Amino acid sequence: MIPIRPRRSALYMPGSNARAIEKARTLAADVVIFDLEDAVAPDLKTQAREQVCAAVKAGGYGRRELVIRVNALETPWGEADLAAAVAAAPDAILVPKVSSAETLAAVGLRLRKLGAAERTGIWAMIETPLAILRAESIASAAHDVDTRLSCFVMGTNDLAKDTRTRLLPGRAAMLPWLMTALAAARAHGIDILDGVYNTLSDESGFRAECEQGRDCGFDGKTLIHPDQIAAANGIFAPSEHEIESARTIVAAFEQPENRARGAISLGGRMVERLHAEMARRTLAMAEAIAKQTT
Ligand SMILES: CC(C)(COP(=O)(O)OP(=O)(O)OC[C@H]1O[C@@H](n2cnc3c(N)ncnc32)[C@H](O)[C@@H]1OP(=O)(O)O)[C@@H](O)C(=O)NCCC(=O)NCCSC(=O)C[C@H](O)C(=O)O
Ligand SMILES: [Mg+2]
Repeated sequence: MIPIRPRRSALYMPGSNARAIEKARTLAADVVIFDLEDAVAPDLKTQAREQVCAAVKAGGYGRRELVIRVNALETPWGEADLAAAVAAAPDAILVPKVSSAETLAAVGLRLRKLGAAERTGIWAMIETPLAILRAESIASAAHDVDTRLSCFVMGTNDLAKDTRTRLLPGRAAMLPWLMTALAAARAHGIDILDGVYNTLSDESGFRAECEQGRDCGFDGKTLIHPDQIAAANGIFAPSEHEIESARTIVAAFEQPENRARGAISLGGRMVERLHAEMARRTLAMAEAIAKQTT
């Protein structure tokens, strides 16, 4: 089984915001995304790069996964961002506005030339119309070891901008694209995180969107404010009921009379071996979450 890493909550922060960078050392987010791209004004790009890379090198973020979002290679800052990020050796470098597998191949080549640490993976923002149309081909880059691709991140703000789709409750227009990207990620064995929810004051709307993302199959949600962390952590974690039910399913298939059976009847439901496999994943995720202490 692929090792399980909880990615329920991935908090963005502008790389130019020293207070946010410091505060993230104590926040309960599973992933911290230091942004050098859209949240940083052009005049502050260099300062933000230095500040972020110094923070990642200094550490102190405990179990949190550290991700640096660089500017695209074709921008004036892309090359320097990538070189500095590689030197800081975060858990992953997040590449924005990926629209083809070739972009990831080019980034992979740069990483090799720069002597990137093995531990540093590549995550791809899926946020352009072309990325949706080519989602399967982009996700298939995960099989090329040089690309190091391990996670998709939905960029619903850019997607809304480029398509002129409105971000409305329920996301009816966005759902086919979310699910296309999700199917592509799953087909090639990588994780995928849902987009951000912009209305900080609307807690119930945020919770509803987290629940929708969870039910669609996302591993977690990208966030813009510390106040969003607790809800995302709760909603994307297996519930007590799911854990109990998973234990029951696993135990049932371990009974001698069921060992050779493909399907059994349990609590009025048909349960197959694929459900036992899902149950074992639920238990492994619950255990990984329980192990997190900081
Ligand atoms: C949205 C914000 C600008 C709001 O900032 P502010 O008004 O300062 O918030 P508060 O006063 O409520 O802050 C309270 C304390 O929390 C800290 N804080 C705030 N936000 C963060 C954060 N993201 N990470 C860490 N800490 C944070 C403040 O410093 C306060 O601390 P203290 O002084 O101790 O009280 C702001 O929240 C913000 O900048 N959010 C992130 C914006 C961002 O990174 N955007 C880029 C990614 S979104 C995106 O583009 C996705 C994708 O590409 C797409 O296309 O969709
Ligand atoms: Mg974006």
